[in-house]
Amino acid sequence: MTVKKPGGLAGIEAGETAISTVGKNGLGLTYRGYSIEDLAEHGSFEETAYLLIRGKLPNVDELAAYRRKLAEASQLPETLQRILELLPADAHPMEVLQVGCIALGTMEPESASVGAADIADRLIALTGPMLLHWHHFHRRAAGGDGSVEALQLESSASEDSVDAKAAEGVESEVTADAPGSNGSDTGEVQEEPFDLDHYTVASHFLYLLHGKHAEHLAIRVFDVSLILYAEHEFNASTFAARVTASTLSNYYSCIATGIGTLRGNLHGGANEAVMELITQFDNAEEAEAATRARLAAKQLIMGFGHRVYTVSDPRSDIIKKWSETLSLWADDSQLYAISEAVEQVMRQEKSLFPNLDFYSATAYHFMGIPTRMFTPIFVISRLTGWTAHIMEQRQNNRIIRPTAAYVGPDPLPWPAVHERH
Ligand SMILES: CC(=O)SCCNC(=O)CCNC(=O)[C@H](O)C(C)(C)COP(=O)(O)OP(=O)(O)OC[C@H]1O[C@@H](n2cnc3c(N)ncnc32)[C@H](O)[C@@H]1OP(=O)(O)O
Ligand SMILES: O=C([O-])CC(=O)C(=O)O
Repeated sequence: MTVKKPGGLAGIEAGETAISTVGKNGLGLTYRGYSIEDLAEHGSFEETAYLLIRGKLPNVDELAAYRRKLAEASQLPETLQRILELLPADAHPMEVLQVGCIALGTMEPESASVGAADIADRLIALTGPMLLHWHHFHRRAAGGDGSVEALQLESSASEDSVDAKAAEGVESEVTADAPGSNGSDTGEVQEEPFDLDHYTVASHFLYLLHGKHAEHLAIRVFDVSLILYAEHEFNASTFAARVTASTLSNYYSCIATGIGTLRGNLHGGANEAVMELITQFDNAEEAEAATRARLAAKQLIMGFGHRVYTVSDPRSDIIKKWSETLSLWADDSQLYAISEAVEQVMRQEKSLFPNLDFYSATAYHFMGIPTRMFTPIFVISRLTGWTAHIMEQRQNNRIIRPTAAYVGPDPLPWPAVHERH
């Protein structure tokens, strides 16, 4: 059994929430009372977003109206396109999203008539288009050679084994000149216009990435991943967003805080770190030996362990099954086996289980998604949880300001500047 180190607010109840339960006895993971298993099996990301932000599941008419609203909100304003184009090709995609978020806030500020829920919808619909506009703009600017390495946008390993089915034709589409209809806001060419009547956040993202309609399986798994990533109580990025909200700052600043906190490898950044790790191995045997060696050297293996869950992460079981299905679909016989080998060693050696980030990495990879988009996709989803928490914090606000135990020097005499060493 592992003994927890002190610090990090571990085990501290830092407030109340009615939004979700994480790892509570007999409750597992629930969003407003609904189990994650039911949400992932029967629900959609739009239903989940509505539930988290509006507090109830939408009925048929509400869901249709909500999808229409998101579809209409998915057109990137011209000014925002220009701003994104000014950002360097090798910028960190999470910083691109922070800039995009704050820039939108200057153009469409929060006001008495446009509140957090409406802005959340706008950001949910626009985050994918922002990321992909910047991505495609620089790929075209690179001269049409699809030089991903030069742009440092994808890990070379990810590029090598991108699913042939999903990625087929992507290079030529994204490097062509003329913009396509309705995908024009991302600057790439589409084979066929996107049908806004059938808009979902998942189908739109994959369409803008690949320049064509994705297969149903990819859309379904992407949608499930958005459901799984949507909300998780007082995780670091949500707590950070609540701290910002507690100072009475505006909604966009709370979200920018959340994005910056999610980026780190101990939190949302882990899904990219997982991909970088497992693509170093050629087969399961190599993965097993390397994992043992890393553990012996006291290194962390990303995608394992959790602050709250002690036995398993219920989201991991769900995404693992989908990752396996996608590995067969993508005809990739190596990466899933490599992942399972790492998992087996972690269970044997450390009694640690995979968290959501571990098998999400391969699921996204098998869909042909570049590694450096994994954590930005987490943002699209977590916007819903962040928003629910920002609204909850505002409803019953008191500034979040704990105290610290002082461990610094005792009072010192003031030294004149010429006396200092
Ligand atoms: C969607 C999400 O954000 S899920 C989290 C994604 N993050 C990761 O996957 C990063 C890897 N995991 C970790 O670093 C941690 O497990 C965290 C950050 C998730 C949780 O951190 P904590 O609750 O502080 O765990 P803590 O550090 O106390 O772990 C207990 C012991 O298990 C070890 N351990 C925990 N996770 C791992 C890991 N992934 N690899 C190796 N050892 C680990 C720790 O080193 C520690 O051992 P020690 O007592 O010998 O020092
Ligand atoms: O709860 C946490 O600490 C991290 C996590 O799994 C999440 O934010 O989804």
